Amino acid sequence: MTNQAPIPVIVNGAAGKMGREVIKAVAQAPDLNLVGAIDHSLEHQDKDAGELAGLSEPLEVPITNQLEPMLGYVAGDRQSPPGVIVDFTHPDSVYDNIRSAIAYGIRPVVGTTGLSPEQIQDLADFADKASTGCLIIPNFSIGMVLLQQAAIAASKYFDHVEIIELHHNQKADAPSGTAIQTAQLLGELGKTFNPALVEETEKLPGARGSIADEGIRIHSVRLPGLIAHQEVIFGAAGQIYTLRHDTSDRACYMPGVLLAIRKILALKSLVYGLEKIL
Ligand SMILES: NC(=O)C1=CN([C@@H]2O[C@H](COP(=O)(O)OP(=O)(O)OC[C@H]3O[C@@H](n4cnc5c(N)ncnc54)[C@H](OP(=O)(O)O)[C@@H]3O)[C@@H](O)[C@H]2O)C=CC1
Ligand SMILES: O=C(O)C1=N[C@H](C(=O)O)C[C@H](O)C1
Repeated sequence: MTNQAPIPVIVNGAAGKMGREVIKAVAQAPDLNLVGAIDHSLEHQDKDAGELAGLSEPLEVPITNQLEPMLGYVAGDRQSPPGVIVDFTHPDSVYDNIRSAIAYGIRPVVGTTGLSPEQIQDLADFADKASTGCLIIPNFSIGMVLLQQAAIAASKYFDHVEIIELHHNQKADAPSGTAIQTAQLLGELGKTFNPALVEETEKLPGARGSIADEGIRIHSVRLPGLIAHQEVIFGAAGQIYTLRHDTSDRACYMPGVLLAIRKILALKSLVYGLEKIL
């Protein structure tokens, strides 16, 4: 551990399922300092972030819905390292949140999914121009990175693959950001999957899922009782090879989130995917 001042961290989406988990993780990290907690919901204004997250002691950080004043306040502190904002909000707000943060020189660590490829490209250009690090991480769990690496290895030998992602039924976006990224990683290998053997007819629209990169199909399940799960199923004559990842607690994302907060200060551009900073 060095004597450097702790990294100032703002959490956006502070009252959400992931936001509360991040507040607890940041509060327990000696090299990080929770300086702001933002949530758009009026219900939580001025509550203590620590108490809302379930900590026994208050953190003396009140929840606010004022993003820009908070960014300005943290950007103005010249005594500390540059600030980082962790975003677990909603697909509708995340693009604007990231643009605002970069404009203030605050580094965004983004877990929120649902950004379009065009939005990500635009943000990459913006971060480049500002020479500011920005991390967009569709999945912060190490298990998912390992699953994706195993899928990349398997796809050398299998030409047929489909993805099933299963999530809790409060999820706003489908398919999941992780499933889209998994299909992208396989799609980058330079082969087309799932050559059609017959002409298929969907008797109910959507029955065969959505087609992502290079013919890879993604199926989305939403049910209460689920958290976040993904299967990548490879098929070949006489065999099925299934990779599956299950989360049982959102704590599984926290080592990845903390790593991203620590690594982002050295970045000068947008980086997409946890595997790039491990
Ligand atoms: N990258 C990763 O590893 C992971 C990513 N995620 C992603 O993170 C995001 C959040 O997930 P989760 O915490 O489960 O969701 P929650 O709905 O529990 O939390 C989202 C928070 O953001 C707030 N919010 C909703 N809409 C807006 C808006 N338009 N502007 C600002 N804030 C808003 C919500 O407030 P209110 O409820 O009052 O509307 C809530 O406090 C999702 O996109 C999800 O896919 C989730 C888990 C892991
Ligand atoms: O909404 C969630 O819960 C999750 N969202 C991310 C996604 O869309 O991939 C990551 C993980 O699957 C949990």
